[in-house]
Amino acid sequence: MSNDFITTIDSDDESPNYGESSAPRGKTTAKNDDLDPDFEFDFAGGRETGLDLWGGDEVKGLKNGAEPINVDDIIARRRGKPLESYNDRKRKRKAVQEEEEDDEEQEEEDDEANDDNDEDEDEDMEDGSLASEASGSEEDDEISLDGSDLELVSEDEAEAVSSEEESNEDEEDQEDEDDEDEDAESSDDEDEETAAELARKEAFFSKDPTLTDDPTLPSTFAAMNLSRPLLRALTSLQLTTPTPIQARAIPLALQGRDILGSAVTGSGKTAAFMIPLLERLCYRDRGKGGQACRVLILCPTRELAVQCEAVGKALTEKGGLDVRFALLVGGLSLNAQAHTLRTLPDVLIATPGRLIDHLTNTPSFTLSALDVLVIDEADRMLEAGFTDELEEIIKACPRSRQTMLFSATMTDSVDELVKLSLDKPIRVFVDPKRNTAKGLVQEFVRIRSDDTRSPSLLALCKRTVREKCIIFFRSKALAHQMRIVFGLNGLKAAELHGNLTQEQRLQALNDFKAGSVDYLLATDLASRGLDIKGVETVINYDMPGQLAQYTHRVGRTARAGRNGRSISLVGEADRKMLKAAIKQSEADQIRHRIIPPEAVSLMSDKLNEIKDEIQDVLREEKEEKLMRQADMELKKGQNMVEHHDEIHARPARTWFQSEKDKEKAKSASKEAYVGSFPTANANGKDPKKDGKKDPNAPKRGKYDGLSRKAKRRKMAMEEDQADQQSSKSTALAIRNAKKASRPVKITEALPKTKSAPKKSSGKVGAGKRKSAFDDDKPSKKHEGMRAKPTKVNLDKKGKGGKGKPKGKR
Ligand SMILES: Nc1ncnc2c1ncn2[C@@H]1O[C@H](COP(=O)(O)OP(=O)(O)OP(=O)(O)O)[C@@H](O)[C@H]1O
Repeated sequence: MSNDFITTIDSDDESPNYGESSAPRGKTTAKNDDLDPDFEFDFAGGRETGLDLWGGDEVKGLKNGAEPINVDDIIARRRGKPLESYNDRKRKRKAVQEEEEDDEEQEEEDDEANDDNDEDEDEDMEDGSLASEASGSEEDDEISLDGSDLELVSEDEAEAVSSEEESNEDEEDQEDEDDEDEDAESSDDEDEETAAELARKEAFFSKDPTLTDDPTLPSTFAAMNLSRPLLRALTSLQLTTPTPIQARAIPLALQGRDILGSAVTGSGKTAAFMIPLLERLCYRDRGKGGQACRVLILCPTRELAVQCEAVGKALTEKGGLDVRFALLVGGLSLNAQAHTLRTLPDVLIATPGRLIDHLTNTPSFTLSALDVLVIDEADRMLEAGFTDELEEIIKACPRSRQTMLFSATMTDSVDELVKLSLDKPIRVFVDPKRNTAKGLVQEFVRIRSDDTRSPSLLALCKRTVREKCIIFFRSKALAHQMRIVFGLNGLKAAELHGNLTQEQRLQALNDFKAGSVDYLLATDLASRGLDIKGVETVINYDMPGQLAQYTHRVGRTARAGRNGRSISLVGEADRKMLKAAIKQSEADQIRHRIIPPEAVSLMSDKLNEIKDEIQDVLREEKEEKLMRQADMELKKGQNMVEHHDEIHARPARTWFQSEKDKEKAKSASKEAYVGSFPTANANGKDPKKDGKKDPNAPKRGKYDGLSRKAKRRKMAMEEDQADQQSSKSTALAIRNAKKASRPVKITEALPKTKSAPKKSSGKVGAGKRKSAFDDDKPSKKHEGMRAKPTKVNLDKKGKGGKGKPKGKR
């Protein structure tokens, strides 16, 4: 780090509008990449951003009439408060939404009436509204970041956070010295490339003409020679100035070049690929037989796919373009999607699993006419578990397609995918030295014992971070438990993770976005790509297993030129990640926060008081779930009897992997992505050994301290065990399902459900991957997957430097 000082924040009482204090809110735009922080894609039908789409019709269709189990209801019931029915809640939400819309209309009218006001007056009004917003914090003392409340300590002192750690570390590291290089979690070496590697990459990638031939990048969209409808769309969305990644990637994409694009989170990468592909679709063949699925955008999560579709649709609708989209994600009706696919939509936006399901099971659906493939969050797609699916999809695409890969983080793992799928690609890396947004302040809180983690989080949320906050957890169970803790402490929170139905996931996002809850308790499901306006704080309850995850998590705030902050609770086991996070940031972005110990111990007492109640709520919820499950099984059985012939006449769905392969890939992905750190539960204990664990025991990963050889041996043994156990667990799962289908007496003590033995196939990708550039020849496995382009895409435009299509403009 270049600076010698790190700020220490030793008070946690402050205004919730943190990070905005140094400059008036909304005035930071020009400084940060010239983005307009207040810009939003304006969606027809009153949608404010893509996320609003998530309350849409398709999602309603998922409900099956069953109201989701809500822990807030259980808490209200226990406390003797009146219960709100699901429909009441929905009605309420709608009323609030309508009220907001009315207010907005009123504001617009007022604005129009005040058209004569000069700029200064507008600024005053903005500040005024901010002041009233901030007054929500009532008697809070605002702490000024450059004020006397702050103590400046030298970096050495501040890094006392990890001083003792480092002395121990030296000893430990001695043993593992060789392993260090290979450790995927040790990101120290992650971005250091040797001169030879760099030279090989240099030779592989084509030169970026925007850097060499023409150093002057287009400063407006109008200067990009886009077609009129698209310019109209951009203008009506008040998008005039391209972001740096857009200025560089769009002209290249319009030439049909393959692109590997990277820029910090929140810098407009979605529009960087969406604009050129819509432009190219304007010139597609519309003649007889011309209708085809021409563009495929792959996203790692359903939410991201929905958001991406919303951006595409906004541009299409505003420009009056004749482009049809299909959303192919899990959790939505397969039949409805298959039906849409038969109409040959122009753009498919999909998650890999559901796309493969359709490729395998939807008759006549192919990707043979595909012209453009976009892989968003490319490095995430490379995580184990997705890799096989990705290969399968790429195999199904024509070789002559254009391919674009985008992500804010590009690790060397992307090399393989680049070599596999890109042809003479151009690396478009904007500000590659910068990994986090300029407006992001990163705070770190030292957690000495895991017992204080949950109380520290509660203290933070009770005293400092009161709204617009996403909190990331390493596990779904923990996020859920914390939701109960928040509910019992009167904090309004929603949860977002893979244990929820699609409807619940979308509802949680909508509630958070609408401000009806102040906290979104999420797993890494929400860490990638989600663009929620106004998120002020991101809290890491625990540090993630990989640096890229950290970068994406904290990237949910400080987007599009805004300011924001992240607060990470850093325990013993997180020290490597802390060092890596600090190393990739500017010193002036880093703060050391101290939560007053009295506040932590107060919250600790509170947590102890409600410990039993948390368990009671969890038990009640489990009982309710079991009853519903039994009900469902019963209905399923009845359906099987009633519609036996029809059901058996349907062709069985198939998959490109066996169940075993699928399961293996899934657990490998989990292991690699989540990491092998132990995680404390809401009571500060290890969930697997709750109550029995020595609280003073240092937190260690299961492979920590092992030599490379011992680590591999352990992983191999675990794999063997997992294989043996998998048949046992299947039998157990069948038995449990049968048991669950029997009606359960409410008064009867609940049967203890044994969780299926955890499978571990070892840490995939733990070793340093051999760079794809080390090997000059493509691997046999992928031979032929990517050949030289043989045809010019989209009406002979694009590749081969043919430039713009004829008849354009
Ligand atoms: N040219 C532009 N001018 C102003 N704002 C823009 C422009 N392009 C995009 N934005 C806004 O920037 C925000 C972030 O965009 P987007 O979600 O595409 O970022 P991203 O780079 O993909 O982020 P992540 O890496 O987290 O996925 C969006 O709210 C979008 O409306």
